[in-house]
Amino acid sequence: MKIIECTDLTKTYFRKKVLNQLTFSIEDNKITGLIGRNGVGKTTLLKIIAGYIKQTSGELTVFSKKPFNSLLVSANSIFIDDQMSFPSPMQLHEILDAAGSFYPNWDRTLAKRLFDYFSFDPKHYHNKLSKGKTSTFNAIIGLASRAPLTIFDEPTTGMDAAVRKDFYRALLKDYLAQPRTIIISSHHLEEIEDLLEDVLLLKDGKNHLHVPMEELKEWAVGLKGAKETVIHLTKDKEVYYQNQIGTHSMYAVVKNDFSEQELQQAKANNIEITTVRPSDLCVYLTGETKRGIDDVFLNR
Ligand SMILES: Nc1ncnc2c1ncn2[C@@H]1O[C@H](COP(=O)(O)OP(=O)(O)OP(=O)(O)O)[C@@H](O)[C@H]1O
Repeated sequence: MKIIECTDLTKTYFRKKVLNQLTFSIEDNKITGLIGRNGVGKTTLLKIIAGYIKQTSGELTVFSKKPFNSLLVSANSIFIDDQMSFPSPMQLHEILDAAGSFYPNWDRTLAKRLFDYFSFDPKHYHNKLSKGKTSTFNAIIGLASRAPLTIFDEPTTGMDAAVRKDFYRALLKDYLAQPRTIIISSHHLEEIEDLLEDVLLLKDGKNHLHVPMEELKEWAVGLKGAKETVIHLTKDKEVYYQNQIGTHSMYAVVKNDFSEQELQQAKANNIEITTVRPSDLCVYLTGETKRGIDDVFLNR
């Protein structure tokens, strides 16, 4: 069943088009990673899905309803980011109690266990927490809410590596125990690639790619070897990235639509063929140029 259906969604801030006729749908009980460069519109999209803001044009439904001002959507979804604020007089244990009475699927035991595991003081105040602790506390709310649609916008901001790892492990374990629709936006795809089932990659306000993670892992290959040979082998291919190594060698990342014969020919010509990590591929796919930062230093 489709939980989110989005057709030709456009969001304009003043005269700037951030989302531009974006079309995609998300099925229930999947973990989708929302990936894209800084400022591409991830938070904007997630806020529209959560019903916090309205689109400029286009259609978006969540649980078959328009999310803006929808009680059904707000009761069945949660939006976690580092901007979450709570009334300042409330202590952490009071916030957990309040969340427990708001979210119908709230898992009190999970909330308490995570709270203790991450060594929170029940009498502490939310606005006095450090950056990493704030994200951790908000993530606990997101997990324990067990909302049918759980949205994490950059949930690990400020968390140290160990906490990030623990959080993603907790997320996976709880998702397996209680599958639900989860969307995570993150700049650290390498940390979540084993968690995600689908990846939605935004570029220029559009859906650049929306594929299962397994497909993304096979989407491209890297070719490394003599420059002329690499150029020859990739001349009719979709090239996502190329980088000259020294004077005579080159590394190129291209769409993986080579025939077995072409691959054999490449190997026979001493071309090294490698897999491309999804996190690197996403960087190449969303880059402005095929050489990346090297372009800045070209012909100086
Ligand atoms: N309330 C607003 N008013 C005007 N412009 C805004 C507003 N919110 C966001 N923008 C602009 O919209 C664009 C997209 O912002 P958004 O926060 O959605 O991107 P993002 O992909 O989440 O970025 P990041 O990865 O850096 O968090 C940016 O250029 C931003 O400056």
